[in-house]
Amino acid sequence: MGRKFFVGGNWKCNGTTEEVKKIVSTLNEAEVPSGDVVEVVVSPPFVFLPLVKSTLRPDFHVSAQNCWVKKGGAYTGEISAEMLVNLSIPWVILGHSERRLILSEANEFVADKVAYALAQGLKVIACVGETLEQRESGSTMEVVAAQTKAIAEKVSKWSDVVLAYEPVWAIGTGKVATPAQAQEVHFELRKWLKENVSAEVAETTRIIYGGSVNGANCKILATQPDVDGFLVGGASLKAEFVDIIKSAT
Ligand SMILES: O=C(COP(=O)(O)O)NO
Repeated sequence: MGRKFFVGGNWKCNGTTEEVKKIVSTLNEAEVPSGDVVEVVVSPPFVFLPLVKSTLRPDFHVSAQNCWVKKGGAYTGEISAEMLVNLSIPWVILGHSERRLILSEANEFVADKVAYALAQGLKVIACVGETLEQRESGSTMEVVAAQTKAIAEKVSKWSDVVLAYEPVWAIGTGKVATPAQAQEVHFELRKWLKENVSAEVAETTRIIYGGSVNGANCKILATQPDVDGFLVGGASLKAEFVDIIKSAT
């Protein structure tokens, strides 16, 4: 299979300078598998990017949680992809469900953000996922495929993309997807990539799971053949994030 395990930590809108320093210190002291086994990317709020970038261990990497859809300018409050490049921040999370639902980021808008970020040389964690209503109505794959299609049509460099399946009903709820639920969607996503992009992209693209992952449930999820890692929210702010990193096989 050969896909390097990927563990992302999405800190969301959390932290103070002291709390961030404590998290970084815990991560810097952790004994974890080598960078040949697992790729670790932590994503603090924008205001802490320079602090984390300058103090985090060199085998871990830093991501922004979003960036603007085009070159910077008169877009009050936005952060441009160019600014992230200028700060040597290599990764950006795009299309998180909290931005899709709270800030009404549509599939095409997310896809345009992915295109622009890749064009600036950033690597992208692109998020997809269905709501509880969509799952209960049986439209999970229809929704996730549409989100993925919009992104796929704009991807110029698949080797710089990690796809994150994050069922909205599992985010922040403690209701983690079962291994079978995660594997089913990841399998279908990889099948979609094979049928609509290429066999090579399907085989090499990491598809990671997010939604109430913690130190206890990560191991069984990590054994699923099409689960290539995690995008962790709440637990990434705690010492158990190290246990999740260790679940890399
Ligand atoms: O949104 C998430 C997952 O959050 P939780 O782990 O807190 O469910 N990742 O981006």
